[in-house]
Amino acid sequence: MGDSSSRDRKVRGRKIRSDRSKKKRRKAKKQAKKQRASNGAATGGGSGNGTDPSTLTSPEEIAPDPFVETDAVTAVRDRITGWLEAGQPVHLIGPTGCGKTALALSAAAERGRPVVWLNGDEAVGTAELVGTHSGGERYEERDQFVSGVSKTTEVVRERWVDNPLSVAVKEGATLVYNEFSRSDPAAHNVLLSVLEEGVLERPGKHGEDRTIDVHPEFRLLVTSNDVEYAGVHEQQDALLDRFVGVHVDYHDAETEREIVAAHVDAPEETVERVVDATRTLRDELDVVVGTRAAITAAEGLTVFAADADEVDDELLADVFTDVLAPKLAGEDDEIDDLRETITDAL
Ligand SMILES: Nc1ncnc2c1ncn2[C@@H]1O[C@H](COP(=O)(O)OP(=O)(O)OP(=O)(O)O)[C@@H](O)[C@H]1O
Repeated sequence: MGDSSSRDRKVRGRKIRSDRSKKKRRKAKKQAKKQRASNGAATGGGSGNGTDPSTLTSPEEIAPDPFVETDAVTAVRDRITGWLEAGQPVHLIGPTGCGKTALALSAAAERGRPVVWLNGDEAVGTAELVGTHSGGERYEERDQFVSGVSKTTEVVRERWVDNPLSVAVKEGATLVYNEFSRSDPAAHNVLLSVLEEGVLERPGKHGEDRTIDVHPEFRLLVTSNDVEYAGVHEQQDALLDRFVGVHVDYHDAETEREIVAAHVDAPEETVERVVDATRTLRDELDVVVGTRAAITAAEGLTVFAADADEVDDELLADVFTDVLAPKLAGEDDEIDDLRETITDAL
């Protein structure tokens, strides 16, 4: 393939069709919904000892849209909902971009219970899971014992904020804990008593407030990238022993084609070419080539190619090099090597 940087890449896109802008509006709406749900979870919402509605999301709101349900997808999703129904916490494990989050959100929505979302990372400790005191409310109490003598007492009332795990345990929600293996395992000690004794300990709370009985409808669904899961943090055996594991891989070609077509308004032949190229590169390259890469590549081709017969190997190589380049450190020869490998593979 020639050096495409010298090749002036004409933007040969078709007229932007109105339904694409409809898709874009829907996607923006969905992103905003998801952001609201995860913002609520991240801040732990909670006003006083109550439950901040922004932490809890309705099943309708959390359901992924679009969500393609081929037999293969429905079979995995029903395995997840089945284990949740049986009262078992589920650990969904699979490679980056294979569809874990979409499956987890679909299973959580299917349950019909409120949903709480939490993203795992290094910063997630016990407090981020359970809750914290967030500042105090100061007010003055004034007593007038005798005329002319008054006593003022300043009272500070600690304000407790319930975080995602407390909210989900209290409300009987489905807690979807995404990339949970990125969090420090010590943060997960509180999960042991939740799963075993049905009691949540809230360090920092005192007296009878210290523990909450777990609502019978509470369920826990966690996801991990299989590679990261092995590498980032070793989760305690005692915890993993309480989960059932559902291992997923990339969907079959027909499902991936339907998924790309559900996200991108592109000709059928273009979707086919993109998914075939994605699956070839997935086997050939060291970097991860997930379903998201196929969606992004298809979106690019709706701009760079007027129609399917303009999608040649050179353009495919250009597009996939751009889509996959962010996964490389970025030294020049790395990108050239990537482009060459892609060209040879296609
Ligand atoms: N069944 C499906 N229907 C529609 N879109 C899907 C489906 N499964 C996956 N997708 C889409 O494919 C892309 C990757 O899916 P998802 O984000 O769920 O993967 P993931 O395994 O959670 O990725 P990561 O490991 O990066 O978190 C997303 O754009 C998602 O919307």
